[in-house]
Amino acid sequence: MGPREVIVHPDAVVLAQAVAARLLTRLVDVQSVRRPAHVGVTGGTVGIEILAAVAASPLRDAVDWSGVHLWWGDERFLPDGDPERNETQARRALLDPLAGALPAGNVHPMLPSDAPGIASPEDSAAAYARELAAFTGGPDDGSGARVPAFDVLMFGMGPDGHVASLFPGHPALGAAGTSTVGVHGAPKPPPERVSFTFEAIRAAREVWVVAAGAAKSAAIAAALGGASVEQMPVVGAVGQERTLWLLDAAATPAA
Ligand SMILES: O=C(O)[C@H](O)[C@@H](O)[C@H](O)[C@H](O)COP(=O)(O)O
Repeated sequence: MGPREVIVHPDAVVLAQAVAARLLTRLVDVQSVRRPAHVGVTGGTVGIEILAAVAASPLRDAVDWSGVHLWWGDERFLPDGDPERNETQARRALLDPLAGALPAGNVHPMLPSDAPGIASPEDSAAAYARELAAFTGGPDDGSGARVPAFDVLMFGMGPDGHVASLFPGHPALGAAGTSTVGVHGAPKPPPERVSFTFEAIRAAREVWVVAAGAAKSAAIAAALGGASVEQMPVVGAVGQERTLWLLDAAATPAA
C-alpha cells in the first residue's frame, strides 16, 4: 500500500475539473497498457460534479469508452429512476452524454429496491457481489471480496468521515468475507443503502477520496491526526498502489 497523498486545489469548482482531468488522463494511461479499465464512481455533491466535468471535458474523446467498465462504490436503496439514486444522478451527469460511446453493458448499477427479486439492501448487495465476481480476472481464490482490480475507485467523504455508505460506529464497517454489504439506519438519508466493504475498497489499485467545503475540514483533521477507522471510516479507504486525498482549500485543515 502506497503512502496517502494529499493534494489541495483552490476551490470546489477547480477541484471537480482537476479530478475529471486526472480521471480522463488515468484512463488514457491505463488503456495504453491493459483492457478493460474498471472505474468506481460515487454519489454526493462533489462526486456528481466530477462526472459532469468529465462529460463536459474535451479530453473525454481521448478515452475509448468501449473499454471502460463503470461501477458504483455505494448506492441509495431506492426505486429505479428515483432522483436520489446515485445511478440516476450519474446517468444525467455523465452516462446520458456518453450514450453511443459507453456501451450499456459496461455500466453496472446496483439493483434498485423495486427490481424483481430484490426485497432488501442485502439482496441488492448480494446481486452486486455476484456481478463484481463475474469480472474478476483470475479464478476464485476463496477470498470473500471478489472484485475487478479497479484502476480508480472514487469516493466523496461526509462531514462525519464516512466513505461509500460506511458510517462511523456502524456495524457495516466490520463486514468481512464479501465485497458488498446492505446498510440499515444510515445517518445520511436514505437510511437503507448498499455499500462496498473495506475489503473490496482495499483491493483497488487506486483509491481517490474527494472532499470540498469547510464542513469537511474537521473530519480531515481528525483523520490526518490518527483517528481510527471506527471513528473516521475515510482512513480505511486505501488503495493497493495509490491513495489520493483530493481536497479543496476549505476542506483542508490549517497546518
Ligand atoms: O450516497 C452518497 O451520498 C455517497 O456516496 C456518500 O458517500 C457521499 O459521497 C458523501 O456523503 C459525500 O457527499 P457530499 O459530496 O454531498 O458531501
